[in-house]
Amino acid sequence: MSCPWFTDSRSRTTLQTLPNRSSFVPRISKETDGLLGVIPHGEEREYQESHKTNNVAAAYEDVPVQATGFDIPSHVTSFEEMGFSTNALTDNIRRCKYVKPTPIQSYAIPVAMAGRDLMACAQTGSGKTAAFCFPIINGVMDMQRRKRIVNHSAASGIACPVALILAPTRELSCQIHEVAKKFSYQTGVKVVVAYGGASTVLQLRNLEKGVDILVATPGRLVDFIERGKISLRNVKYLALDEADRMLDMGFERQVRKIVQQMEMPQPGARQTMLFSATFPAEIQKLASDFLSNYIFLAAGKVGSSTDLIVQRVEFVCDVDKRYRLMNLLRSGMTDNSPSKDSLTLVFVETKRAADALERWLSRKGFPSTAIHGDKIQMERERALRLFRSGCTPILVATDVAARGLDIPHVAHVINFDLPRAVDDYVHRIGRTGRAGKSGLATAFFSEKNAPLAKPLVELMQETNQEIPEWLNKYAKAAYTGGGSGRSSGHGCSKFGGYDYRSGVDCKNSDDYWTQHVDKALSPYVVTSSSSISAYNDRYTSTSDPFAYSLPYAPDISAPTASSFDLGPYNHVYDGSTVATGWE
Ligand SMILES: Nc1ncnc2c1ncn2[C@@H]1O[C@H](COP(=O)(O)OP(=O)(O)OP(=O)(O)O)[C@@H](O)[C@H]1O
Repeated sequence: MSCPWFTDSRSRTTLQTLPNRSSFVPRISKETDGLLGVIPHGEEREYQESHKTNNVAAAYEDVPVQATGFDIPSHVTSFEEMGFSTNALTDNIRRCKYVKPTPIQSYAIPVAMAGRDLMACAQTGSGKTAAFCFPIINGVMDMQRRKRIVNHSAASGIACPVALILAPTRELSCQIHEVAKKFSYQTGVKVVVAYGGASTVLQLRNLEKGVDILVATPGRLVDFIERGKISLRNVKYLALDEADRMLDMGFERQVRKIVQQMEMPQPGARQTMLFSATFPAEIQKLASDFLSNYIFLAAGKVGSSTDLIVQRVEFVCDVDKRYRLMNLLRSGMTDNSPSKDSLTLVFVETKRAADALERWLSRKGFPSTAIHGDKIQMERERALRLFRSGCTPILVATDVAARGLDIPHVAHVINFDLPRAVDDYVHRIGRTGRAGKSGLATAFFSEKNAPLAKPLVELMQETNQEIPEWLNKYAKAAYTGGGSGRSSGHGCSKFGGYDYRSGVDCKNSDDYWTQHVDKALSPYVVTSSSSISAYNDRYTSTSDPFAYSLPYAPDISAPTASSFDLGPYNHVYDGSTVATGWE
């Protein structure tokens, strides 16, 4: 068996300092080992690499994490503490050069290893894939050791995976499949992928050889189940990547069918993990149907972009966009030609616009390719391959490339056309600024984007971006017609980075306790669900009947208010940890 670790001659490195935001253009170091860099305009100063080795976790060190739910397992700060049951997985983590877990991995993996259901939000590029893959692979290995796995029925020829990972796009499924295969190297765990647009014969042949972990897009999976090729009756682990997308209007029916009507064990009999960078409250409500006594995790300002990405918004009329784009691309070039190590992703609204812009750019001498839903799968894969390798360093894309794709060296994301929902903007710009690297995102804003101004300004404020005065004016005019909002088709839900159960409509209010940070209430406030009366004798109430100020809460294990403000915290109620995190 050949080793699946690819060797990338271009080292992955992290920049330590983000230069002044106002003067960014993406540039590439001329060093041959090609560091992806963002260098101040007009100042050809090289930025020092923070480490030659992987330093991803350090980039997220000050990211606050909140955990809510009942009896939350403690987080850990190293992979060694995660309690994986064999060395094979730990060896693979080392081979990947993952030195330290990122915040979402520190919190989510112990929760999943404890067998708990999980809804997890963390910023784009912060390592969510590993956060669900590691516990699943470990669990499958455990089952194999205890000979509890029958992943394939020889008699019926039906593949029966024990883990199912669902993703919204074909390319993302393929990427998760590749990553999961690397993590499973020499573990005996078989990972298979099933997605639309590619040969069913080949995919079925792979399934026949046996499958423990199936990565799939919903459409192809339903097809295989209905043809009697796959059964979900043995599924013990279910993970939805980009879970909010999987449960929005485009996919919800299909996903419900898979999870609730196709033999899959019920919540509680299986373990369910939902991950995304954005999680609007209304989608959380839908998702809770799939979960049992789950823990909600929020790493960073969820629903927000990461502050590794510098965001710029320019007012550009539709007729001027092409020429403005050309200037931007030129300014990012080295020696008048685009760099292979500094890729640019350009988002447009429609498939036709993607083709037209690609042709125009190519005619103007910019090596480009395009990806969208009307291309056949082979063309889509080819476009991604050419882009990834730097052969065509410009990719024009529709939203099909907005979520999940992890392409090293994407230095610049340009929203040639802005999306209608700010959540989609968050995912699009998240194709840069990944794994601790810095990145740049430029958006062309025109009159028709007025409905997006307010959520866009709020988002930019969250990460201290420079906001042009004209954009503030649009935001203040608070034009809300035309359906802007956080996520497609779901209106303007605020933030999505808190556990929706903390609201008064909490489903399990009788047995639920949660907390959230409210910086406006000094110094720190623990808020309960509607079952607050149960706790009245334990905490001193402030003027708000549902708010309890920390220094007066004697059995919360924060030593003092001031150290609590800055350090890790752990709330215990009646011997159980009810909330834990880092603030
Ligand atoms: N602990 C770690 N140490 C070093 N690199 C890591 C670590 N965890 C993940 N990475 C790398 O970070 C990159 C981003 O990870 P991943 O694709 O899982 O992000 P994500 O949170 O799923 O992003 P998105 O929201 O866009 O889907 C990948 O290249 C991955 O290999």
